[in-house]
Amino acid sequence: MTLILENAAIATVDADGTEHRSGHVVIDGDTITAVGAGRAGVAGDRVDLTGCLITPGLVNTHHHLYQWATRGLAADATLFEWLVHLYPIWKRLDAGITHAAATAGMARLALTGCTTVADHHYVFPHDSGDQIEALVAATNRIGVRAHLVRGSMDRGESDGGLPPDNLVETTEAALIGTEAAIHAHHDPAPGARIRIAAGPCSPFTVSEQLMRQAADLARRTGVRLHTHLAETLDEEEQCVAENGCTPAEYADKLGWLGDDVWLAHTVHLEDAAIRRLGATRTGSAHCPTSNGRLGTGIAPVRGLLDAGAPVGLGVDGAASNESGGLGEELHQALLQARQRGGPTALTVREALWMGTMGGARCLGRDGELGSIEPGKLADLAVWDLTGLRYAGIEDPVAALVLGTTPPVKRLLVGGRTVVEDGELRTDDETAIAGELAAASRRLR
Ligand SMILES: Nc1nc2[nH]c(O)nc2c(=O)[nH]1
Repeated sequence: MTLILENAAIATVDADGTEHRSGHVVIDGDTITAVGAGRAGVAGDRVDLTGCLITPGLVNTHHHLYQWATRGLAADATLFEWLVHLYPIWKRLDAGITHAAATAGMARLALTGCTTVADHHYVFPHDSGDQIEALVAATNRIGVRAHLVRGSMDRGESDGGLPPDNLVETTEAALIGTEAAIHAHHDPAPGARIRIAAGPCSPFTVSEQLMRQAADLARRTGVRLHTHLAETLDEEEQCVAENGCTPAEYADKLGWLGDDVWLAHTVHLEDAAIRRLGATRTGSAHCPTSNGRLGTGIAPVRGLLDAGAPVGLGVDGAASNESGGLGEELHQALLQARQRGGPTALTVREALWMGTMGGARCLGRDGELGSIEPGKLADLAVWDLTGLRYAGIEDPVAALVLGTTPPVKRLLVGGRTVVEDGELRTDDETAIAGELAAASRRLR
């Protein structure tokens, strides 16, 4: 079946930044087969999108979907205080709660223009069931594309870590669990809807041994690597005291910089570290709202982009970004970059690039995702700019980035409609909300 989206403004985010004031995108099956100005000269199912903007679907490079069930807690805390408050609650997590939270979180992401979700799941209480399977089931229910990071923590309080001892796994269990997730769910094929990555949580929750062995495992099995790094000054202080080096130098020493690695946050980086991330093509998942909520600082996005490092956007867990929407991270990224570096620090189109192609690069999918070009997967967001909030704005990309997130007229993942006219089409939003409320009550 050929689907033709037409009469819309299009920001392709291709290498030349090609845009059309009124154009078409042709989709055959799961693939884009044509894009251009004016109407398409082929037959097919035509959708008139007058007044809309088509962009690549947004790519969320960092999330903790289970946290959708623990929003609004430790509202005025630092990261370490917030984690210490939440760990005992997360200790009661099980596969059912993870499924409900992940389904709701992915629904919210889809409704805000996101087609690909990287979820970092690092809490595996004893007897909590198969949480990775629960995340896969939620992904299939909503119909987005997912990079599920099998996270881990093996460094409890008695080893100088932050989490309580009863919340961490042994190093061996963490590695076995990661390898099992890869074997069960990782799809290396082009067009994959589910991939797995290896993700020891953060320097203050993970042993050096697990960091090294997880990197070996990932490289042996051909999956990507992800962790939190350089998020707060507290982390930096602890890292310097324990290892005599900054978190970025520590990651470098452990073999954790490279084009198969993307790091969440990277707020506190010295100039040398920025250059090193650029030279090694290590990705950064920039999470501006969460960084603001936790007051961690403003990431050096301009410097990272100039150094050649891939930078994508992330919502982060909804316990530190209660909105859980990805569209608004374009806006927040722009504001924070300009607060740090002045009015020329980031353009609206660079913000869109980070939310699409930058994210695709972080996940190693830039050959398939992140831009609207023939041969790429038909993962598209159609933004409705016809309402009171946007009508008459000259530049649709500026409307998307500078305004609040517009309604999603249509969201396609591999050519399949996930959202239409601002409503989820793959599942029932009211039922998902009910399941989430029950799961949140049970957890708390
Ligand atoms: N924003 C967050 N930072 C973290 N560090 C860590 O170890 N866990 C987290 C987290 O859940 N969110």
